[in-house]
Amino acid sequence: MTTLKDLLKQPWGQAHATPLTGLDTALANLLNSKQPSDDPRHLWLAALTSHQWGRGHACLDLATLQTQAAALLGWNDEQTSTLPADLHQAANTLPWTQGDASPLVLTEDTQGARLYLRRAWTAEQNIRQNIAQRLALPCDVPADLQQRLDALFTPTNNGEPDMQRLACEVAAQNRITLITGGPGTGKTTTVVKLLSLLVGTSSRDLQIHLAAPTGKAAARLTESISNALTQMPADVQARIPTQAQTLHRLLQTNSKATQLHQLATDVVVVDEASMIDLEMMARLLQAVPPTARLILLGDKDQLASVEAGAVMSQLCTGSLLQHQTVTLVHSHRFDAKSGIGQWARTVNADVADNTPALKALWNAAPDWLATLPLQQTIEGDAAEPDVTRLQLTSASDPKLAVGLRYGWRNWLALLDAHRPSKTTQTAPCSDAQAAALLKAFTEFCVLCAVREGPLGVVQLNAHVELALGLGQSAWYAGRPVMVTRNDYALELMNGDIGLCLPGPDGVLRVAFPAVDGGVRWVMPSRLDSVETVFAMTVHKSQGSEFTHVLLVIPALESPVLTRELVYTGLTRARQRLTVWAPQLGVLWNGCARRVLRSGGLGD
Ligand SMILES: Nc1ncnc2c1ncn2[C@@H]1O[C@H](COP(=O)(O)OP(=O)(O)OP(=O)(O)O)[C@@H](O)[C@H]1O
Repeated sequence: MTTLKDLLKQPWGQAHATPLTGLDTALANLLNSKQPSDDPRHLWLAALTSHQWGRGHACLDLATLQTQAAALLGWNDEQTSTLPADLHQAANTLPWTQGDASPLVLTEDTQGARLYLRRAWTAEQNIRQNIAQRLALPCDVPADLQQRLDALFTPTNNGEPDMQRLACEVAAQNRITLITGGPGTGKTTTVVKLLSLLVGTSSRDLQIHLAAPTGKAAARLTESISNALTQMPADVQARIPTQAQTLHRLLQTNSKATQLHQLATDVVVVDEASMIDLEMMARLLQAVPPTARLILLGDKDQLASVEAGAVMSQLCTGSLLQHQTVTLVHSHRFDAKSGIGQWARTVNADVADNTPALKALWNAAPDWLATLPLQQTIEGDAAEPDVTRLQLTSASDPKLAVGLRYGWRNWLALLDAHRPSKTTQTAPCSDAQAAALLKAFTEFCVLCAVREGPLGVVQLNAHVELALGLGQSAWYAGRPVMVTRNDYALELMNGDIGLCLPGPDGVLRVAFPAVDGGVRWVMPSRLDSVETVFAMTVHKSQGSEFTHVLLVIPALESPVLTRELVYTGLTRARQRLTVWAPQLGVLWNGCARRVLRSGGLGD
């Protein structure tokens, strides 16, 4: 058996000079201790498969490992140089992929070879089989489908096909449908029309479930379904629920039962499907009976789940659901001339180099896009951008209308009454006042690409507290907090945002938006995993929208800064976008970098 001493003599001994975690190397060593190998490349392959799983990949893509190892692993050249030569070839002799219960699974098809942890491979297989089973089952399609669609959709007068109508038609004809589109392309509007069509053709009341991966996204789905339903006749409204729940709750992933229960349902609609990871998707498909309709709504161009598997984008581009995927492209929120829409399109454009077009947009810097270019922000070292620029209070020059006090002006005005001062008593906050404060808080948000560093979330949060004169104690009136871990007892989900305020009894509590539009008060002492959230990462902002977004791009290159991240960040803005990029080159390089996610669902 290869001992640690032997290993250190071999290339495997260099693993410590790479970003491999202790878990990755421990897994490789464990496999080796159970079934020894005398080829150190086997240890590397096992550790790299674990490493990729931890980075959100379903598997280790061996073809890409051979041609683009650095990009695939997210390593620099020095780290990549520690990898032994011909690593991919050693996969064929791996001792840990043999048999039905092997810890690793090796697959090979026209796209090349892939190495999986068994749990990832099982989830992917379950997804494939479940989808195939759904597609094989006939679906009840109303005989008068076209007439019903005619009644719901007015013909377009530009001669172009109505993709919303097509999405509705496809979803009416299939047991699983993917509807993808950017912000405001009418995904919710389309799904409400579909639900009205389905309830209109059913002789009995349909069981309809609405869900989203996070509490925030579920609350937004509830709101947008309620709004879209107001356009429908009263009898249809009465038969369609508006209350969405989190996927965890729908699937009861927190329950102690080991056997996954199947839902009693006819139609399940899941929004923000790009945030669903591989194992959650497998569970969802298992829980929705094959006889029910499953409709997944999302934006395939957004960042994928931080957990493994870019499931939505792979399913949208692969052949598995090719005929069940409809892409909505026309935004009804941003017209063709809208700056945010133009930026979103240009960032996503399928061209070899989108930099010239982005630079042209940046230089034109219309009103909607306030830019803070290098010469205006930096005094001295570019790695230490001057964050005090953000304290600007007024909008005399629209290009500089990014001050924190300006962005949060309505929220600060409302908050004033509830903050203690030398002359006034702190006024307690009613539920309605707390709800208004929570709403006003989302008029502005600082989104960062990274957590650490001079322009990361941690430093910007500290800076904002200082700039707004808040934060003298751990808990203060006005402290916005984000939940960082699901808390099933309190029914708070990772990503939920609350505000610390004097509650109706005057005692400091945290108000969270309740699903019925009101608020829920929670004692600060009961909140274990929360962090201040004036600034948040783009990853955490998924499923939220803000009137005005300040998107902060770091001054130094970072592999996490990708096209998907910039797209997700800028499309969180409803009306106004400010991009602060002290080094424009870092922004252009980020927009050129694609997230590489390996997996077998995109074939
Ligand atoms: N075909 C249409 N014609 C005119 N307006 C539309 C059309 N479809 C949607 N809208 C309007 O555009 C806005 C956005 O629609 P909707 O909320 O359905 O989009 P979405 O894709 O679900 O957006 P989100 O990004 O919030 O998920 C709504 O105000 C809606 O009424």
